Amino acid sequence: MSQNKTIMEVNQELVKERAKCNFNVLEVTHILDGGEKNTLHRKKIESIALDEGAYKDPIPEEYLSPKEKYENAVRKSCLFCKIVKNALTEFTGLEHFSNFFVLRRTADAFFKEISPFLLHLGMFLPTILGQCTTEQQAYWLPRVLDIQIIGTYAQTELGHGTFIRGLETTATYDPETEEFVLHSPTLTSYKWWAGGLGKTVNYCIVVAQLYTKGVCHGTHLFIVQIRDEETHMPLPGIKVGEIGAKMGFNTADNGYLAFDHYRIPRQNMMMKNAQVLKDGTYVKPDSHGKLTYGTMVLVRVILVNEVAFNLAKACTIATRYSAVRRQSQPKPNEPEPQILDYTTQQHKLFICIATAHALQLASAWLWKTFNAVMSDMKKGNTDSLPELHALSSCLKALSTSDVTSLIEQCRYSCGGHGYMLCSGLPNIYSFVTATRTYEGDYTILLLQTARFLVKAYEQAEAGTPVTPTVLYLIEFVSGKRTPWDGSPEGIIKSFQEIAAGNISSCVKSIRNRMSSGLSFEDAWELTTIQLVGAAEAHCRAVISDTYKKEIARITASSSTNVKIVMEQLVNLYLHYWALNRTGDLLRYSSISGEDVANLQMKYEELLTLIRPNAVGLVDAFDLRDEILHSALGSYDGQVYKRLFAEALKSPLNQEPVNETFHKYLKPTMQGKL
Ligand SMILES: CCCCCCCCCC/C=C\CCCCCCCCCC(=O)SCCNC(=O)CCNC(=O)[C@H](O)C(C)(C)COP(=O)(O)OP(=O)(O)OC[C@H]1O[C@@H](n2cnc3c(N)ncnc32)[C@H](O)[C@@H]1OP(=O)(O)O
Ligand SMILES: Cc1cc2nc3c(=O)[nH]c(=O)nc-3n(C[C@H](O)[C@H](O)[C@H](O)COP(=O)(O)OP(=O)(O)OC[C@H]3O[C@@H](n4cnc5c(N)ncnc54)[C@H](O)[C@@H]3O)c2cc1C
Repeated sequence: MSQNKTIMEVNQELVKERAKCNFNVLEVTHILDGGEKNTLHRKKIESIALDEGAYKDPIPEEYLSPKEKYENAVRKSCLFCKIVKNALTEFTGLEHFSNFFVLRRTADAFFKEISPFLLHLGMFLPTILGQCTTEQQAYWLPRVLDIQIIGTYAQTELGHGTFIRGLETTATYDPETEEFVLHSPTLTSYKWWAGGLGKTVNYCIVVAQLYTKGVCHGTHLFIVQIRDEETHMPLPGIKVGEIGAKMGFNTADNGYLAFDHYRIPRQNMMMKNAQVLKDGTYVKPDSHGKLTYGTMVLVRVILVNEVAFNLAKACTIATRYSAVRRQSQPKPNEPEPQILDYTTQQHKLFICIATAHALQLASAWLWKTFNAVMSDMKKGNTDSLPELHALSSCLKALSTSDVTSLIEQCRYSCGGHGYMLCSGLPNIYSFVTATRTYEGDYTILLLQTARFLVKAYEQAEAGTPVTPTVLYLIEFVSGKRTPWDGSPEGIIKSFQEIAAGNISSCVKSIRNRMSSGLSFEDAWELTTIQLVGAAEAHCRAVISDTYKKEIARITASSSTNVKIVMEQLVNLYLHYWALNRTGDLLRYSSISGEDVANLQMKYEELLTLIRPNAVGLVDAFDLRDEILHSALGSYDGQVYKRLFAEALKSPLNQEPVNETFHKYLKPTMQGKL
């Protein structure tokens, strides 16, 4: 197991917990990494990046000014890039993107908040891969991979983020010079939010309304140089800066950008799909019209993995702490129990472990689906894109929303110490809560999935084939129902019935509203609360089904105890969400009040069964202390020593008396102020 560089004796509470664990921890680590080979690869990269201690800060980041924090993050980004460059140059196509998950994880040792380079690797590079022609890639990719230029993705504007068709930045083609003229006609058209734009990047991808021969062809993507490569000064016609202090992401220099009739060569339009010829003729993409939204789909897929990883961090911290922390005296004359022994604490934490597994596996499955759809699209077949869009939208929305709540739950479970920055939890939370908004807000994405579900329902009603993730609708419209039996398979079936029932209610509401005279748009709008609920229910059914199937598949050859504990977690996930949705179950399945009581009993039994393996389960995430940044969650469990060591680092503790005593306190106390 990975150890901290600051080696302390392991707390006896954790020694006992690890002795209690009845399964092979390394075997579960291999499962989570997707195989032993991947574990070794990950550990190798972590070793290269971390063993020399280059991630360390001379002064703890939290005590730096905003400017110093940013400068330190840039310094470390360059250092990190240098260290992992070999790993980066192996990366030549999307099929090697898994390397990036490892890099992303390792980068957390360097950045308690976020690297200003995140968008370079997270969006600039993928967009070049996904939206450029082969010739354009040959020009741009080497410069991007070698970090000879640094880029970001500037889509959102001050006035519009969600509604991409409403973006105002224009790119007007001038056939005389074979250039596009970029312009920001209003304040609301200023690009806003792009990570790294404020001070770091010299290039960016700009999303703008394309005009040629006097006709607007909608939003397209352009690669734009915004700063001089030598001096880093903004180029003439460019207004660029940082947007100011935020709830988190404060080392990411999110920026604004405006153009004053700024010219770029024709070749800088990303032309894999649509093209503008030299004479200004617009050549439409011959496939799906939303291909320019491709990077967003990719990043939504990636984000499911991203939040699963962050939840693994949070519950590792909270579970180890809960094994060390003792509180209260429920039985007289007995020692205070570990807080992990309280059933309510197990209720807060074990769902986090199960959810981290569920989302990790759902993300691996979604990644495979994404690659399959991309390979179909290379052959010109875009039939499966709507399902991928619906799936990536709801999985991104639900995973980021669930994980945001669960990370906050981890913080609550650590009491007062969880509120300390040195617990690591506030930084994890402020990072993850943003994922619910960016790359498509929660509500917006669930409504996108709902569009797909309503159409699928109508197809099922009409007897036309539906895509794999909504096959359950066929049984529902034929009136077939499965009696409640409380088995894991039965619970998943009932989640599908809840989803189908909700979709059916939405369709009825829309039809009723339309038959009373409303337009489709108005009927849809009035039904959106139900539509969001339906998309959420569909997504819960998809995650549950995938989680159960993937665990069964992956653990088919595992040792018995690994199989048992993995199944317990799957069952815990299913029971947790069934109990959370008893209203829906009573409405749409044949469950009885007595069945609900049995579900509750079974859930509580599962908590008791998982309890002895709790620390082993979080150890299996194999998160190095450097990545956790937590006084509460380090492998050695020396919580109190580490909390005290962190307190001593406070600048206020560097002098016995602060000057405010003489300036203000003393005069006030002596009535002289
Ligand atoms: C030192 C280095 C250290 C660094 C670490 C190293 C490793 C890094 C590795 C990477 C790791 C992590 C990366 C992740 C972090 C990235 C950080 C990102 C930061 C944030 C970036 C952003 O936020 S960018 C901006 C994102 N913006 C949005 O998402 C906007 C949301 N809005 C929309 O998506 C759309 O506008 C809309 C869907 C809401 C509506 O669009 P529109 O109005 O145009 O469409 P319609 O509603 O009319 O629909 C028409 C039909 O089209 C379908 N549709 C819509 N979208 C899509 C799509 N994307 N694909 C396919 N189809 C689509 C829609 O459903 C309609 O269909 P029909 O119903 O059939 O008509
Ligand atoms: C930390 C962070 C980093 C970011 N990085 C980038 C970046 O690098 N590049 C970039 O281009 N952008 C970036 N963004 C912007 C981000 O993509 C947008 O903020 C996001 O897409 C939401 O859009 P919005 O801010 O316009 O919200 P709005 O669309 O204004 O949403 C506000 C509220 O209105 C609701 N709403 C809006 N439309 C509808 C509707 N049709 N039906 C029902 N409800 C609706 C939403 O659900 C939400 O509750 C970043 C944002 C953050 C927070």
